[in-house]
Amino acid sequence: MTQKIIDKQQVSNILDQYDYFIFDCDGVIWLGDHILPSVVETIDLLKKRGKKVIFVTNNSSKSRNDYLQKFNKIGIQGITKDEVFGSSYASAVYINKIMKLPTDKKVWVLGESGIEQELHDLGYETLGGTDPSLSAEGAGASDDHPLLKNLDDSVGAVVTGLTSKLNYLKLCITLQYLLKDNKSVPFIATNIDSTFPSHGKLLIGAGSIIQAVSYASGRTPDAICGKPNQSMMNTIKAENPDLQKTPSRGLMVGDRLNTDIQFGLQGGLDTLLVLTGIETENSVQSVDMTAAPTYYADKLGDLYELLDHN
Ligand SMILES: O=C(O)[C@H](O)[C@H](O)COP(=O)(O)O
Ligand SMILES: [Mg+2]
Repeated sequence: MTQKIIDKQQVSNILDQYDYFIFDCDGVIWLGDHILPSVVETIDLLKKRGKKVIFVTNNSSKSRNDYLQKFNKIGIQGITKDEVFGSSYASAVYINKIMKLPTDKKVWVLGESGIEQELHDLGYETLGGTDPSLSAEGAGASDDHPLLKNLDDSVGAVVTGLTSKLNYLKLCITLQYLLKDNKSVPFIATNIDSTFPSHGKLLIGAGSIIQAVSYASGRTPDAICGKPNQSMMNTIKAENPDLQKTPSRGLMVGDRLNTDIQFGLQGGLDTLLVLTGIETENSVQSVDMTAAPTYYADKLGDLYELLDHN
Protein backbone atom coordinates (compact mmCIF):
# COMPACT_ATOMS: atom_id res chain seq x y z
CA MET A 1 0.00 0.00 0.00
CA THR A 2 1.44 3.39 -0.95
CA GLN A 3 2.38 5.37 2.15
CA LYS A 4 1.73 9.15 2.21
CA ILE A 5 4.64 11.10 3.73
CA ILE A 6 3.04 13.33 6.37
CA ASP A 7 5.29 13.36 9.43
CA LYS A 8 8.85 13.85 10.66
CA GLN A 9 9.47 10.21 11.53
CA GLN A 10 8.67 9.07 7.98
CA VAL A 11 11.11 11.64 6.58
CA SER A 12 13.80 10.58 9.07
CA ASN A 13 13.31 6.96 8.01
CA ILE A 14 13.70 7.93 4.33
CA LEU A 15 16.87 9.90 5.07
CA ASP A 16 18.28 6.88 6.93
CA GLN A 17 17.26 4.32 4.31
CA TYR A 18 18.44 5.92 1.04
CA ASP A 19 21.86 7.11 -0.13
CA TYR A 20 20.85 8.03 -3.69
CA PHE A 21 17.99 10.26 -4.79
CA ILE A 22 17.11 10.40 -8.49
CA PHE A 23 14.86 13.36 -9.27
CA ASP A 24 12.59 13.98 -12.21
CA CYS A 25 12.47 17.71 -13.03
CA ASP A 26 9.23 19.02 -14.59
CA GLY A 27 6.53 18.77 -11.94
CA VAL A 28 8.97 17.83 -9.15
CA ILE A 29 11.79 20.42 -9.02
CA TRP A 30 10.06 23.11 -11.04
CA LEU A 31 7.06 24.03 -13.15
CA GLY A 32 8.41 25.83 -16.21
CA ASP A 33 10.85 28.40 -14.83
CA HIS A 34 9.25 28.48 -11.38
CA ILE A 35 10.96 26.39 -8.69
CA LEU A 36 8.60 24.53 -6.36
CA PRO A 37 8.42 25.29 -2.60
CA SER A 38 11.38 24.23 -0.38
CA VAL A 39 13.04 22.33 -3.23
CA VAL A 40 16.38 24.19 -2.93
CA GLU A 41 16.35 23.57 0.83
CA THR A 42 15.54 19.87 0.32
CA ILE A 43 18.38 19.33 -2.17
CA ASP A 44 20.78 21.23 0.15
CA LEU A 45 19.64 19.08 3.09
CA LEU A 46 20.28 15.85 1.16
CA LYS A 47 23.71 17.00 -0.02
CA LYS A 48 24.66 18.12 3.52
CA ARG A 49 23.78 14.59 4.69
CA GLY A 50 26.11 13.12 2.03
CA LYS A 51 23.34 11.85 -0.24
CA LYS A 52 24.00 11.50 -3.98
CA VAL A 53 21.49 13.48 -6.06
CA ILE A 54 20.91 12.83 -9.76
CA PHE A 55 18.42 14.49 -12.12
CA VAL A 56 16.68 12.68 -14.98
CA THR A 57 14.30 14.62 -17.22
CA ASN A 58 12.25 13.59 -20.24
CA ASN A 59 12.11 17.23 -21.31
CA SER A 60 14.18 17.24 -24.51
CA SER A 61 13.95 21.00 -25.09
CA LYS A 62 17.20 21.58 -23.23
CA SER A 63 20.65 19.99 -23.30
CA ARG A 64 22.55 18.93 -20.16
CA ASN A 65 24.53 22.18 -20.35
CA ASP A 66 21.28 24.15 -20.55
CA TYR A 67 20.00 22.34 -17.47
CA LEU A 68 23.18 23.15 -15.51
CA GLN A 69 22.51 26.81 -16.24
CA LYS A 70 18.88 26.42 -15.19
CA PHE A 71 19.87 24.73 -11.89
CA ASN A 72 22.28 27.58 -11.11
CA LYS A 73 19.72 30.21 -12.08
CA ILE A 74 17.06 28.84 -9.74
CA GLY A 75 19.49 28.37 -6.86
CA ILE A 76 20.43 24.68 -6.93
CA GLN A 77 24.21 25.00 -6.86
CA GLY A 78 27.03 22.53 -7.39
CA ILE A 79 25.30 20.18 -9.83
CA THR A 80 27.73 18.64 -12.34
CA LYS A 81 27.06 17.49 -15.91
CA ASP A 82 27.41 13.82 -14.95
CA GLU A 83 24.53 14.26 -12.47
CA VAL A 84 22.07 15.41 -15.15
CA PHE A 85 20.45 13.11 -17.69
CA GLY A 86 17.92 14.22 -20.30
CA SER A 87 15.99 12.50 -23.07
CA SER A 88 17.82 14.68 -25.61
CA TYR A 89 21.14 13.23 -24.39
CA ALA A 90 19.71 9.70 -24.25
CA SER A 91 18.45 10.02 -27.85
CA ALA A 92 21.78 11.32 -29.16
CA VAL A 93 23.65 8.51 -27.36
CA TYR A 94 21.23 5.96 -28.80
CA ILE A 95 21.89 7.21 -32.35
CA ASN A 96 25.64 7.27 -31.81
CA LYS A 97 26.29 4.21 -29.65
CA ILE A 98 23.40 1.83 -30.37
CA MET A 99 22.44 2.68 -33.96
CA LYS A 100 26.08 3.62 -34.68
CA LEU A 101 24.91 6.16 -37.26
CA PRO A 102 28.02 7.42 -39.10
CA THR A 103 28.68 11.09 -38.35
CA ASP A 104 28.65 11.95 -42.04
CA LYS A 105 24.90 11.31 -41.87
CA LYS A 106 22.56 14.13 -40.84
CA VAL A 107 19.65 13.97 -38.38
CA TRP A 108 16.25 15.58 -39.00
CA VAL A 109 14.96 17.09 -35.72
CA LEU A 110 11.36 17.82 -34.78
CA GLY A 111 12.15 19.52 -31.51
CA GLU A 112 14.21 22.25 -29.92
CA SER A 113 17.85 23.16 -29.30
CA GLY A 114 18.41 20.55 -26.57
CA ILE A 115 18.25 17.76 -29.14
CA GLU A 116 20.35 19.74 -31.63
CA GLN A 117 23.09 20.52 -29.09
CA GLU A 118 23.44 16.94 -27.86
CA LEU A 119 23.64 15.65 -31.44
CA HIS A 120 26.16 18.37 -32.43
CA ASP A 121 28.30 17.39 -29.40
CA LEU A 122 28.49 13.84 -30.83
CA GLY A 123 29.49 15.14 -34.27
CA TYR A 124 26.17 15.14 -36.15
CA GLU A 125 24.84 17.88 -38.39
CA THR A 126 21.13 18.44 -37.81
CA LEU A 127 18.35 19.73 -40.07
CA GLY A 128 15.02 21.15 -38.95
CA GLY A 129 14.88 21.86 -35.20
CA THR A 130 15.29 25.58 -34.56
CA ASP A 131 15.95 26.47 -38.24
CA PRO A 132 14.33 29.93 -38.41
CA SER A 133 13.16 29.39 -41.99
CA LEU A 134 10.73 26.79 -40.62
CA SER A 135 9.00 29.33 -38.42
CA ALA A 136 9.11 32.28 -40.78
CA GLU A 137 5.85 34.17 -41.21
CA GLY A 138 3.74 32.39 -43.79
CA ALA A 139 5.97 29.28 -43.73
CA GLY A 140 3.01 27.16 -44.66
CA ALA A 141 3.42 23.67 -46.01
CA SER A 142 2.97 24.82 -49.55
CA ASP A 143 4.75 22.39 -51.83
CA ASP A 144 7.31 24.95 -52.89
CA HIS A 145 9.04 25.22 -49.49
CA PRO A 146 12.60 24.03 -50.33
CA LEU A 147 12.86 21.81 -47.25
CA LEU A 148 9.60 20.10 -48.17
CA LYS A 149 10.39 19.85 -51.87
CA ASN A 150 14.00 18.75 -51.63
CA LEU A 151 14.59 16.12 -48.97
CA ASP A 152 18.22 15.68 -47.97
CA ASP A 153 19.39 12.16 -48.84
CA SER A 154 22.10 12.32 -46.18
CA VAL A 155 19.48 12.27 -43.40
CA GLY A 156 20.05 8.96 -41.61
CA ALA A 157 17.63 9.36 -38.67
CA VAL A 158 14.63 11.37 -37.46
CA VAL A 159 14.47 12.49 -33.82
CA THR A 160 11.13 13.77 -32.48
CA GLY A 161 10.62 15.50 -29.15
CA LEU A 162 8.98 18.38 -27.32
CA THR A 163 8.60 21.73 -29.04
CA SER A 164 6.42 24.67 -28.15
CA LYS A 165 7.15 26.09 -31.62
CA LEU A 166 5.29 23.37 -33.52
CA ASN A 167 3.79 24.17 -36.91
CA TYR A 168 2.23 22.43 -39.91
CA LEU A 169 5.35 22.75 -42.06
CA LYS A 170 7.60 21.08 -39.45
CA LEU A 171 5.10 18.24 -39.09
CA CYS A 172 4.86 17.76 -42.88
CA ILE A 173 8.62 17.71 -43.46
CA THR A 174 9.04 15.23 -40.58
CA LEU A 175 6.37 13.09 -42.24
CA GLN A 176 8.29 13.11 -45.55
CA TYR A 177 11.42 11.76 -43.83
CA LEU A 178 9.40 9.08 -42.03
CA LEU A 179 7.86 7.96 -45.36
CA LYS A 180 11.11 8.26 -47.33
CA ASP A 181 12.87 5.18 -48.78
CA ASN A 182 9.93 2.91 -47.98
CA LYS A 183 9.79 4.10 -44.35
CA SER A 184 13.36 2.96 -43.69
CA VAL A 185 14.79 6.09 -42.00
CA PRO A 186 15.06 5.27 -38.23
CA PHE A 187 12.38 7.03 -36.14
CA ILE A 188 13.68 7.99 -32.69
CA ALA A 189 11.33 9.47 -30.06
CA THR A 190 12.66 11.24 -26.99
CA ASN A 191 9.78 10.28 -24.66
CA ILE A 192 6.12 9.23 -24.28
CA ASP A 193 4.81 11.98 -21.99
CA SER A 194 1.35 12.82 -23.31
CA THR A 195 1.11 16.09 -21.41
CA PHE A 196 3.36 18.76 -19.93
CA PRO A 197 2.55 20.06 -16.41
CA SER A 198 2.15 23.81 -16.04
CA HIS A 199 0.63 25.47 -12.95
CA GLY A 200 -2.41 23.31 -12.55
CA LYS A 201 -2.93 22.97 -16.31
CA LEU A 202 -1.91 20.15 -18.60
CA LEU A 203 -0.30 21.29 -21.86
CA ILE A 204 0.57 19.19 -24.90
CA GLY A 205 3.53 16.90 -24.22
CA ALA A 206 6.16 15.43 -26.50
CA GLY A 207 4.35 12.12 -26.60
CA SER A 208 1.29 13.73 -28.21
CA ILE A 209 3.42 15.55 -30.80
CA ILE A 210 5.21 12.29 -31.61
CA GLN A 211 1.85 10.51 -31.91
CA ALA A 212 0.82 12.98 -34.64
CA VAL A 213 3.67 12.02 -37.00
CA SER A 214 3.45 8.39 -35.87
CA TYR A 215 -0.23 8.25 -36.87
CA ALA A 216 0.32 10.13 -40.14
CA SER A 217 3.24 7.90 -41.18
CA GLY A 218 1.72 4.65 -39.95
CA ARG A 219 4.95 4.07 -38.01
CA THR A 220 5.75 3.61 -34.33
CA PRO A 221 9.10 4.85 -33.08
CA ASP A 222 12.02 2.44 -33.44
CA ALA A 223 13.22 3.65 -30.03
CA ILE A 224 11.80 5.79 -27.20
CA CYS A 225 14.85 6.90 -25.25
CA GLY A 226 13.46 8.68 -22.19
CA LYS A 227 11.97 7.27 -18.96
CA PRO A 228 10.92 4.50 -18.37
CA ASN A 229 13.53 3.20 -20.87
CA GLN A 230 16.29 1.79 -18.64
CA SER A 231 19.16 3.10 -20.79
CA MET A 232 19.61 6.16 -18.57
CA MET A 233 19.20 4.03 -15.42
CA ASN A 234 21.88 1.65 -16.71
CA THR A 235 24.23 4.59 -17.33
CA ILE A 236 23.51 5.95 -13.84
CA LYS A 237 24.14 2.52 -12.27
CA ALA A 238 27.35 2.04 -14.27
CA GLU A 239 28.63 5.35 -12.87
CA ASN A 240 27.33 4.65 -9.32
CA PRO A 241 27.96 0.93 -8.55
CA ASP A 242 26.40 1.20 -5.06
CA LEU A 243 23.05 1.68 -6.81
CA GLN A 244 23.36 -1.91 -8.06
CA LYS A 245 23.22 -3.35 -4.54
CA THR A 246 20.02 -5.06 -3.52
CA PRO A 247 17.99 -3.86 -1.84
CA SER A 248 18.88 -0.64 -3.61
CA ARG A 249 19.65 2.38 -1.47
CA GLY A 250 18.16 4.57 -4.18
CA LEU A 251 14.86 6.48 -4.24
CA MET A 252 13.31 7.68 -7.53
CA VAL A 253 11.20 10.84 -7.12
CA GLY A 254 8.76 11.75 -9.89
CA ASP A 255 5.37 13.21 -10.79
CA ARG A 256 4.23 10.80 -13.50
CA LEU A 257 3.31 7.14 -12.91
CA ASN A 258 3.96 5.75 -16.42
CA THR A 259 7.39 7.34 -16.81
CA ASP A 260 9.08 8.26 -13.51
CA ILE A 261 7.60 5.62 -11.21
CA GLN A 262 7.97 2.93 -13.88
CA PHE A 263 11.59 4.06 -14.40
CA GLY A 264 12.25 3.54 -10.71
CA LEU A 265 10.30 0.28 -10.38
CA GLN A 266 11.95 -1.26 -13.46
CA GLY A 267 15.32 -0.11 -12.12
CA GLY A 268 14.73 -1.87 -8.79
CA LEU A 269 14.47 1.38 -6.80
CA ASP A 270 11.86 2.47 -4.29
CA THR A 271 9.77 5.37 -5.52
CA LEU A 272 8.20 8.58 -4.26
CA LEU A 273 5.42 10.22 -6.27
CA VAL A 274 4.78 13.93 -5.68
CA LEU A 275 1.47 15.63 -6.51
CA THR A 276 2.89 18.91 -7.91
CA GLY A 277 2.84 17.75 -11.54
CA ILE A 278 0.70 15.30 -13.45
CA GLU A 279 -0.77 12.89 -10.90
CA THR A 280 -3.39 13.40 -8.20
CA GLU A 281 -4.47 11.66 -4.97
CA ASN A 282 -7.06 9.86 -7.09
CA SER A 283 -4.47 8.48 -9.52
CA VAL A 284 -2.45 7.19 -6.57
CA GLN A 285 -5.50 5.47 -5.09
CA SER A 286 -6.54 3.93 -8.41
CA VAL A 287 -3.21 2.75 -9.81
CA ASP A 288 -2.64 -1.01 -9.97
CA MET A 289 -0.63 -2.26 -7.00
CA THR A 290 2.13 -3.51 -9.33
CA ALA A 291 2.60 0.04 -10.67
CA ALA A 292 2.11 1.88 -7.37
CA PRO A 293 4.82 4.07 -5.83
CA THR A 294 6.36 3.13 -2.48
CA TYR A 295 5.46 6.55 -1.06
CA TYR A 296 3.67 9.69 -2.15
CA ALA A 297 3.72 13.28 -0.91
CA ASP A 298 2.04 16.57 -1.69
CA LYS A 299 5.40 18.02 -2.78
CA LEU A 300 9.14 17.26 -2.67
CA GLY A 301 9.69 20.16 -0.26
CA ASP A 302 7.75 18.25 2.41
CA LEU A 303 10.97 16.25 3.00
CA TYR A 304 12.45 19.52 4.29
CA GLU A 305 9.38 21.14 5.84
CA LEU A 306 8.29 18.11 7.88
CA LEU A 307 11.68 18.11 9.61
CA ASP A 308 10.55 21.11 11.72
CA HIS A 309 11.49 23.65 9.07
CA ASN A 310 8.02 24.95 8.31
O1 LIG B 1 6.09 16.80 -22.73
C1 LIG B 1 7.14 16.38 -22.22
O2 LIG B 1 8.17 16.16 -22.89
C2 LIG B 1 7.13 16.11 -20.73
O3 LIG B 1 5.98 16.55 -20.12
C3 LIG B 1 8.24 16.75 -20.00
O4 LIG B 1 9.31 16.91 -20.78
C4 LIG B 1 8.54 15.90 -18.79
O5 LIG B 1 9.75 16.26 -18.25
P1 LIG B 1 10.17 15.55 -16.86
O6 LIG B 1 8.93 15.57 -15.99
O7 LIG B 1 10.60 14.16 -17.22
O8 LIG B 1 11.27 16.43 -16.32
MG1 LIG C 1 7.86 15.28 -14.44
